Amino acid sequence: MVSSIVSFSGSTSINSVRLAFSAKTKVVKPLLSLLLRTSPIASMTYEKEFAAAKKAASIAAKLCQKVQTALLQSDVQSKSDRSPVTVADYGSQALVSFVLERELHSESFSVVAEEDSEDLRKDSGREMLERITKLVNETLTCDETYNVNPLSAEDVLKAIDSGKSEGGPHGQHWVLDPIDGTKGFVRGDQYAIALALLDEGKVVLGVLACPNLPLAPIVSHDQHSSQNQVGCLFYAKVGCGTYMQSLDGSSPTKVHVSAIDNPAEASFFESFEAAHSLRDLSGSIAKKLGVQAPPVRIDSQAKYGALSRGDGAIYLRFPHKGYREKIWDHAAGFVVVTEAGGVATDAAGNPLDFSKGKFLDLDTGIIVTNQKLMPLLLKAVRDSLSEAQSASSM
Ligand SMILES: Nc1ncnc2c1ncn2[C@@H]1O[C@H](COP(=O)(O)O)[C@@H](O)[C@H]1OP(=O)(O)O
Ligand SMILES: [Mg+2]
Ligand SMILES: [Mg+2]
Ligand SMILES: [Mg+2]
Repeated sequence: MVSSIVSFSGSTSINSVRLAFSAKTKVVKPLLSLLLRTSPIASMTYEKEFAAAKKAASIAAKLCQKVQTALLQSDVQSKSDRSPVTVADYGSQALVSFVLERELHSESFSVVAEEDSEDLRKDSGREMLERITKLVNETLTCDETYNVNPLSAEDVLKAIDSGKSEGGPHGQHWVLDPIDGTKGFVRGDQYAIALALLDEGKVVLGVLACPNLPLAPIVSHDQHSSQNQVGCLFYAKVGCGTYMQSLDGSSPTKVHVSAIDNPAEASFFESFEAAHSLRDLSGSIAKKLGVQAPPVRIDSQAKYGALSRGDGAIYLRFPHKGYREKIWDHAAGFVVVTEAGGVATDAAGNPLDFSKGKFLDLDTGIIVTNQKLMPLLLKAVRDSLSEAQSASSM
């Protein structure tokens, strides 16, 4: 009995399991509550969802690569035009939703995503919508996976708006950042397509497509290394570890975070953009830990990917006061790094909670490292924060 429940639940949500049982007798109810209490998520396989997520992120990455290549080849004047990145953001979101819907044969599924179609529905958005629709159709045609009639502008708007969900603690929700690190995208640097699945408030799988990340480890601040092949796909599912493969489809390698336990040998990642993180604070934490190497500054959740394969040992993220972190900026990276043996918490050491809707409620910032370094890191963070607080109150 129990095993048939478990296998049935493999591709469905806990809510569906609850529903399936709601009409059953009193004898079944205690069994159901026992089943739900004993780690329901552990019994899920999410195979279809995992395959769909990898496919969706890989196809969206093709669209983004195409736009970025054209952007970098364009003249100086058109480089100051923000519209290419906007086109790629919307196009990537539309493609991910389209692929998930096709692969999961689901008319209605919940996506919490960064973009929405409001501006595109205005008269002023018409030209951009045409560009996006063309780009989405070209990408689908080149990919040859789907033999479909070209999508209309209305289909594209509908696909973008699949991402209007608010998330929360119940049921399944996809979490999508169609281009994470737009500043890096525009500069020709790092960015990621980040897709994760929440089930009952927990991140159960995540995929990070990082089209510009070298397959070989990033050393120090060399995020380009021209000899290296670039384009990584990281993916992780709860209880199954983290894998990386080339976006071109090489065979996957299981990855692990760095095993370093001496902080003096560690290097740390932070945002490339100074406006995204308090560098003085990270500098003070690194100093307390005795970290010798300079920070490795790269954009986007590519930092989580790089950390998951041991390129560096610590990621520090302390946004400026008032900035609220969104779940799509961390959900995929979180599962990629934790399944690779890492730990990600807020600055007080609390686990990240993805069940509160589209924002992450945090104490101050996000810190990520391996299990051995975390206690030392937490102490350095605590000390640096209280020093910063007393300095500001003087
Ligand atoms: N003022 C800000 N502070 C921190 N993060 C920001 C800020 N503005 C945008 N972001 C988001 O932070 C992430 C980039 O972080 P990083 O600094 O690690 O590259 C992106 O998700 C970016 O959004 P977007 O997805 O629109 O690029
Ligand atoms: Mg983002
Ligand atoms: Mg984004
Ligand atoms: Mg944005």
